[in-house]
Amino acid sequence: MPKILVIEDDISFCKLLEKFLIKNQYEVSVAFSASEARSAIKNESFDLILTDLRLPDSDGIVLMSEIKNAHPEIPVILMTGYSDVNTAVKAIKNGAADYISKPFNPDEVLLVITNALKTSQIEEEHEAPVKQKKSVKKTASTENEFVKGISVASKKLLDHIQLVSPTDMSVLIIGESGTGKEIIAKSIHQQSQRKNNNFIAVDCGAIPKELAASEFFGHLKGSFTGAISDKMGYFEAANGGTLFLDEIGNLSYENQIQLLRALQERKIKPVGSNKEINVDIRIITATNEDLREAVKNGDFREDLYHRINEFSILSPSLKDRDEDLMVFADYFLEKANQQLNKDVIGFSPEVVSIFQNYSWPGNLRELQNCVKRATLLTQGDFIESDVLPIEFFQSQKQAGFSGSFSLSDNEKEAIIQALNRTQNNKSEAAKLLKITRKTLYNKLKQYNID
Ligand SMILES: Nc1ncnc2c1ncn2[C@@H]1O[C@H](COP(=O)(O)OP(=O)(O)OP(=O)(O)O)[C@@H](O)[C@H]1O
Repeated sequence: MPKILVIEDDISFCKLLEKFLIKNQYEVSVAFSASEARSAIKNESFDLILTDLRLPDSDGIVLMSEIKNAHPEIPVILMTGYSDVNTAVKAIKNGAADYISKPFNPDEVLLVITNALKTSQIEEEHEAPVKQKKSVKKTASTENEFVKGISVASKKLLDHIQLVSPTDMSVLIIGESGTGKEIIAKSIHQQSQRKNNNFIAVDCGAIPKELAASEFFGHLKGSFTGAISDKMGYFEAANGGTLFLDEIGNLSYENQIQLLRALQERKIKPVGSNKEINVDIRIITATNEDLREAVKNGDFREDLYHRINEFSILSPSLKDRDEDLMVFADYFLEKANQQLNKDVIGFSPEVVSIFQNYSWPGNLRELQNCVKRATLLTQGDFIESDVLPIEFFQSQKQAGFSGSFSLSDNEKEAIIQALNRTQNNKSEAAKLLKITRKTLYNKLKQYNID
């Protein structure tokens, strides 16, 4: 019977989850804080850990990094609130097996757990003959693989990554959301001399201004209300390795000053402590806004800008790397097949052409999500157009903007497409359009559609 550790400070929710998992044939231990979890992990062995993202005495991501360093073989699943999803996505890149956002339904929990256990079992089987090499990164899955691409923009990107990786220069990665800035940062880390130490990714946009100092530099127990035990900050967690600060432009002015000081002095002082700690980290930052403009407007400190921008790398938008589109689509299909246990072979010519004519405002992230969803829905060997979301069938002018259903020109066309794709099944068409059946009937009347 697989054994699960549930780390969750909401006691009643924790108990409910415990009961549910036991009923579904799992052995369960619970911990209400990070310190309880640490001692449980020391004393017992677990097949899987399910942890809340926000714990009273630690951040779930820092705790997860600790667990992954000591026990890389145990899959860790993060439980997040809806608004934490961005952070959770980042956590996956730091080694979490998966995340699940609350409130979740029971089937979803079971599915995520079964998948994570299955993946770790497959990895173990692959690694079995070379057990002594356990700390070596897994190669059996496509997880975290950096796909190189074949376009001119990709070649330039690769050249820059290769040039800057072995140095200790601070790198600023600039590009639209979803273009792969984080994976570029990770690739730089993996090709650097720091690769055997931690890569810690932090979403600066997700940290409240008042908590930033404690998140970055840690705190001592009792240093402020709510600091119920000592906490290690991101700088210390990344010591010897790389600290990746995403959405750096979102830091408040005060936090920018604190960050600048730490970067200049390479020393940090946890909140409430008098002792300085030396830190040896490489800084990589990312932004999807024009920081030079922010400097001009007085929103971003010029001295900090120069410090983080010893070298800048442009992460190209998907629309500027046409030749890469299907390279990535194939890679995401392979990844989706692995994650979903499917065996879809490829894309129909119609889908390839639809993909090539779409503007991909959400870049590689949107492509990945679209392929994963389509893979799940596909029953045959190839992904066909009927499993693509409605955005792809709206006029190109609309597609890539909001995909807004409320624009009436677009609306009529979208309804007709939806009806065609569902062989006139009104319930299915309404589902596809994400409106109620009643609204659909009203709209059919409004546009005189039979
Ligand atoms: N070169 C690549 N190889 C493989 N996967 C990639 C590559 N580039 C991007 N991806 C995938 O695309 C998705 C988006 O990438 P990522 O999160 O790095 O983008 P981002 O620019 O950091 O986004 P944001 O600005 O919103 O944080 C991720 O799932 C990532 O794994």
